[in-house]
Amino acid sequence: MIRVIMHGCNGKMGQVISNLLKEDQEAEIVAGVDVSDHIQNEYPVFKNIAECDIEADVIIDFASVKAIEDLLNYSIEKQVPVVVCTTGLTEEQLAKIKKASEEVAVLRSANMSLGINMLMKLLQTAAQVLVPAGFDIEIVEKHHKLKLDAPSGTAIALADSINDSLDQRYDYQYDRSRELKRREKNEIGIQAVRGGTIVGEHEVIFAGIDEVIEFKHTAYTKAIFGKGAIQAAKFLAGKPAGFYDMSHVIEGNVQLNKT
Ligand SMILES: NC(=O)c1ccc[n+]([C@@H]2O[C@H](COP(=O)([O-])OP(=O)(O)OC[C@H]3O[C@@H](n4cnc5c(N)ncnc54)[C@H](O)[C@@H]3O)[C@@H](O)[C@H]2O)c1
Ligand SMILES: O=C(O)C1=N[C@H](C(=O)O)CCC1
Repeated sequence: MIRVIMHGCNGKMGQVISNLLKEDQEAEIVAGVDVSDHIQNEYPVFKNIAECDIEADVIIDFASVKAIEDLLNYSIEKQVPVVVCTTGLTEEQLAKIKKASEEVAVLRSANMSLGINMLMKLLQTAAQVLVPAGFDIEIVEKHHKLKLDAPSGTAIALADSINDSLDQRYDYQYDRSRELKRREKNEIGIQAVRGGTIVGEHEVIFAGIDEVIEFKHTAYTKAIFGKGAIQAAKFLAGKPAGFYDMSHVIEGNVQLNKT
C-alpha cells in the first residue's frame, strides 16, 4: 500500500480524495494536515505539516499558497515526494518548488485532469498553424464563487503551453479596462469569471479574420482532479529527486497500456 499524507484534507479537494482513496486497493491516507478541524476523518489530522510524525510515501497537496514553504521543507527533510496541486502560487514560490525538486521528487500541475493536459498539446499544434496566419488568442475561464485565485492556474498553464510553442513571444493581458487602446498583436488575453458552483471551464479562442476556432474543456465534477492527483501520487512515490508534471504520468500510463 502507498501511504499518503493529504495536505489540505478538510477542504473540498481533500475530501474528494479521502473518499476516492477509501475504495483504493493500492493507496491509503495515513495522515491529514489542515488548519481547519470541522470534519472528522478516519486518519489523524495535524494543524501544520511540521507536526506530522507519521511515515508516508507521498504527499498530495490541495491546500493554500500560505502553506507551500512548510510543505516543501517537510518534503525535503523527510524525503517524501510531493504532488503540488495548489494554484495561485507566486513566481518566487514556483522558483522554490523548482529548487526543492533538486532534492526530492516534486510533481506540480495546475490541473490534474487528462482532458486539460491533452488540450495543452493540441493548443501547441493549433498555435503553430494559426498564429502565423494572423489569429489572436484569448482565454476565458469560469469557476465557482469560493475560488480564491484568479485567473485560474489552468488558464495560465494553457497560456504558458501556447507560449512555449511560440518562443515565449507573448505577454499576458489580464485587464483591458485601464487603457483605451487596441489589443497588441503579441498578447494573450486572459479573463476570469466567478460564480455559483461552476467546477471549471476553460475556453481558448483563436480569432482570425472572418473565422474563429474555440477549444473548450468543461469539468463536471471535482473527481477528475482527484483521480488525476491519485494517479500522480502513485507515479511519484519512490521516484528520485526531479521535477515532474502530468505529462510524465500520462506517458507512463500509455506505456503501461501498450505492454
Ligand atoms: N491542480 C488541480 O487540478 C486543482 C483542482 C482543484 C483545486 N485546485 C487548487 O487546490 C487548492 C485547494 O482547492 P479546494 O477547492 O480544495 O479549496 P478549499 O478551500 O476547499 O480547501 C483548502 C483546504 O486547505 C486548508 N488550509 C488552508 N491553509 C492551510 C495551511 N496553512 N495548512 C494546511 N491546510 C490549510 C483549508 O482549511 C481548507 O480545508 C486551491 O489552490 C485550488 O485552486 C487545484
Ligand atoms: O476549483 C478550483 O479552485 C480549481 N483550481 C484549479 C485552477 O486554478 O486551475 C484547477 C481547476 C479547479
